[in-house]
Amino acid sequence: MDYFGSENEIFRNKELLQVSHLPDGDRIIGREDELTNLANAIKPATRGNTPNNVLVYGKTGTGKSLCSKFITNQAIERAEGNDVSIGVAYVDCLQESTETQAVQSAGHQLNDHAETDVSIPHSGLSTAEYYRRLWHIVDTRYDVALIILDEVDKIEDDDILMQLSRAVESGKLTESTVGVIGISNKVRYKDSLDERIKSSLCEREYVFSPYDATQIREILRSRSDAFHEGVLEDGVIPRVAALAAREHGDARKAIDILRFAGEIAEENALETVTESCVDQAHEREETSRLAELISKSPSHAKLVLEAMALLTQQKEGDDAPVTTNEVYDLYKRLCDRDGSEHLKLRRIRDILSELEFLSIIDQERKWAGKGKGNYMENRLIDDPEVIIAACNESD
Ligand SMILES: Nc1ncnc2c1ncn2[C@@H]1O[C@H](COP(=O)(O)OP(=O)(O)OP(=O)(O)O)[C@@H](O)[C@H]1O
Repeated sequence: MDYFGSENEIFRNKELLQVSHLPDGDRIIGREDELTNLANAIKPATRGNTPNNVLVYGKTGTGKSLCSKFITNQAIERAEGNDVSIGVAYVDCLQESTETQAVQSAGHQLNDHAETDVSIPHSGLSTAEYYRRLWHIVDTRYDVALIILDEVDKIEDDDILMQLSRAVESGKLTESTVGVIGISNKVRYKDSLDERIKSSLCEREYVFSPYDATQIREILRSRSDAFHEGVLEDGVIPRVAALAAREHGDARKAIDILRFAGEIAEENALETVTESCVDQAHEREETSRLAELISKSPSHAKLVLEAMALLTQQKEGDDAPVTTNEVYDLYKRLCDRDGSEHLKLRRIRDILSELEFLSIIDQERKWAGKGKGNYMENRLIDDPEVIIAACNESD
């Protein structure tokens, strides 16, 4: 028995379908204007001058991270021709959400590329010391540092934005300069910022609009060499594009569905990827996306969701509404089942509105009639089975 199975008949280069894969410039579809704008904003850096700080907005999967990484890489190359050295650090603020973690990460990356004898340990230094080392590395090794702060709204302390955007002004950097590219999914993010940070961070702002189905199809086609020739059936790419364009044009979702469809064909030892693989892949993508969201939720939020899914299943139709009181009663029984203390009704209301914010449920306030006041109807957006599977997967 050969436990490795037969050679891969479906994928030729699956790497092309990983979200982390950075495609070449000619494989970036429909973002010429956005790339030109970003290039203009950071162009001064290629001559060793201070670039404009930029804030990039747009829904998930609209190419914000991709374009920011691509254009900063291109800036490095262009600067080399001018004998200017640019260092780029990419900080994912969802992972590095404290000021110290973010500064540590930026310092570590810039240090790595420059091979200095400064050490940037993962932990153990004060925030001020991490800053000191970061400024030292930038000042001694680079002409310009470009720092990309992805999901910048997740950063817990705005102070880093102030420090980075005013490093030259405040005299922290004397030889070199720095530019920041902040990326956010939240269009209202800027409103939450302190006025001083706003004026220095948001020198240029760009909004990335969602892709339409044609652009998603093109993005997928440009990666179809991830598969062996003739393996993708004709209807597969249009079907994936239609599914991804249905909510909003999310390229990440489209690429994930295409990868899952290939995996499903592989698992079933099929010779081709079919439209039915795509439908199964769509479900798998929803489960994995929800599982990721749910896994980041506290355990009581999971029980509330499980209660909602079970109640929805008991009612007719997959999108039947359930009242908050119904959810609360079943939630308490699930707590008893798990031997945990239940939270008060008020907290459950808060959890339900958080779930609405995350687009896992919809809520609608209803009028119960004179003397009875209002009540809330809650509806799952996804299939209850998918929710239950996601709750189990995230345990
Ligand atoms: N125009 C494009 N051409 C080719 N591939 C693209 C394009 N836009 C996005 N992609 C691919 O889609 C995936 C998601 O893109 P990206 O991470 O840049 O989106 P994002 O807007 O930063 O989303 P998020 O806010 O969720 O981080 C990546 O794999 C990326 O390579």
